[in-house]
Amino acid sequence: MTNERRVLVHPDKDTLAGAVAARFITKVLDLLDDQDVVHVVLTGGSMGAAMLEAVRDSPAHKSVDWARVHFWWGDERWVPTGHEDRNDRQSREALLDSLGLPDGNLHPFPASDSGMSLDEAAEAYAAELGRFGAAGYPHPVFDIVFLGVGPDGHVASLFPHRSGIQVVDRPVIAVRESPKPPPERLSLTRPVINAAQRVWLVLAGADKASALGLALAGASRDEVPVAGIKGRRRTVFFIDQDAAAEVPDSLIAREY
Ligand SMILES: O=C1O[C@H](COP(=O)(O)O)[C@@H](O)[C@H](O)[C@H]1O
Repeated sequence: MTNERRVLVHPDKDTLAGAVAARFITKVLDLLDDQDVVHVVLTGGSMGAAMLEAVRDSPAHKSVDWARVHFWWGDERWVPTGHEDRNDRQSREALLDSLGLPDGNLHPFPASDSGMSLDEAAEAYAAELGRFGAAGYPHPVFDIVFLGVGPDGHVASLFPHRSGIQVVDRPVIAVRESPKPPPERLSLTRPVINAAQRVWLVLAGADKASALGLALAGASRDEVPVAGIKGRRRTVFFIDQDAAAEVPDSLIAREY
């Protein structure tokens, strides 16, 4: 098995969401054959919700024992509980609310109405990650980390030419003056993401083509943060045709 990056191209956003959802359901079923619990990191952004809706709409999802799956988030916007900008709200509406999960299986970042400061919230999430530390890490070794990719190449809330993508001494950072609103956010750091068994990046649209092309051509993680992301076993870019415009043909595996 190689942990080289793979790029799988689908014709459009809907096909992409359906294909990733099917692969996710199959992978979770396989993992649950071999282990008690599966830890998954969800993403915000356009494809994060589309993929989860496709899971919800797939009859195959009923075969999964979701009570053995824990959900975390890669980043969160510092707004109140239930705010429409929160990534966890989007994930709950798209899928999680329909699964009837035990509360303990959901690990949302604290919200701005929690009574904590942004820095305290980062520490609280680090402590929550620590409760599930495994294999000597102060955080779970995630089975699957989903990431969206912004048009500027940001992943989670790790933005170009900001210090966040370089942080390796903490699992969680507080982000201020984010170039994308809202300005205050919380984010997992690169070492937590890259310790995952699998990182699945899901992105669609022509506005993502340039950042993706740069990342795969060897740009620095400072310039294009997604360039610094690599899972331990697998790193797969699930993309649509529009996002593939600047990916070298030699890297592409077409799934249609
Ligand atoms: O703000 C965020 O943006 C990225 C990418 O979002 P997209 O809508 O351009 O796909 C997302 O991955 C991240 O979780 C989110 O907080």
